[in-house]
Amino acid sequence: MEIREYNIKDVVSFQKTKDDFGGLSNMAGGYSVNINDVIIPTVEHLYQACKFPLFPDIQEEIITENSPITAKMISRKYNKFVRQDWDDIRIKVMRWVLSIKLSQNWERFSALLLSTEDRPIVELSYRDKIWGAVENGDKLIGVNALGRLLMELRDKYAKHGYESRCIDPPAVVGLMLYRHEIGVICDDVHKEEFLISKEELEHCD
Ligand SMILES: Nc1nc(O)c(N)c(N[C@@H]2O[C@H](COP(=O)(O)O)[C@@H](O)[C@H]2O)n1
Repeated sequence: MEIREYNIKDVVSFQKTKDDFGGLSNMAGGYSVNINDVIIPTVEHLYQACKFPLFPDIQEEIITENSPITAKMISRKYNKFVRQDWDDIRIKVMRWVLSIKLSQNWERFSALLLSTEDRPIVELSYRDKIWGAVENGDKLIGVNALGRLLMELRDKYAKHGYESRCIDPPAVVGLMLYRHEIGVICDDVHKEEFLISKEELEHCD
């Protein structure tokens, strides 16, 4: 993804979770998710845990930590155990993580995304020019990968009221939580329906 430049006055930016648009941050509380019956406090915890598919103990240390920023620091501590292909797959994983956040917190998160109207969404950062963008005079400069993925969600789903209740896993090998592969993730009602139709399909073979 290439670097972009935004005019500060045009954008919706967020940095701290207490900001007006702080709910857009992966660290925002109140948007917990459920993956294979494991309740995960924020999608930052989920994203960080995905770095360690072969290390359930590290995943547990991350997921059971209350603070998302500390969860991220725990992940840093285990840098040498991060899956080797992480840099190649992290955008796909982040897109999936955000889709899960929207699917499982539809009312609140779609309303927040829609409240940004058609403005560029930018994660304001002091130094991270990949996930966010950095202030430079009246501009914000960076790849702003997180903001761009949020705009994608807003424009593809929230704007059309397209509430997706089952989310496919990203196309990456070995996405695991606590030794179990992460497959399609549905909310409780749709999980039943999904499992029944999957079973029916299997019997057709
Ligand atoms: N703590 C923090 N400070 C910043 O300045 C940031 N831009 C972020 N960004 C978030 O960190 C997550 C990515 O973590 P990795 O560096 O890939 O481990 C992601 O949620 C960003 O939004 N965090």
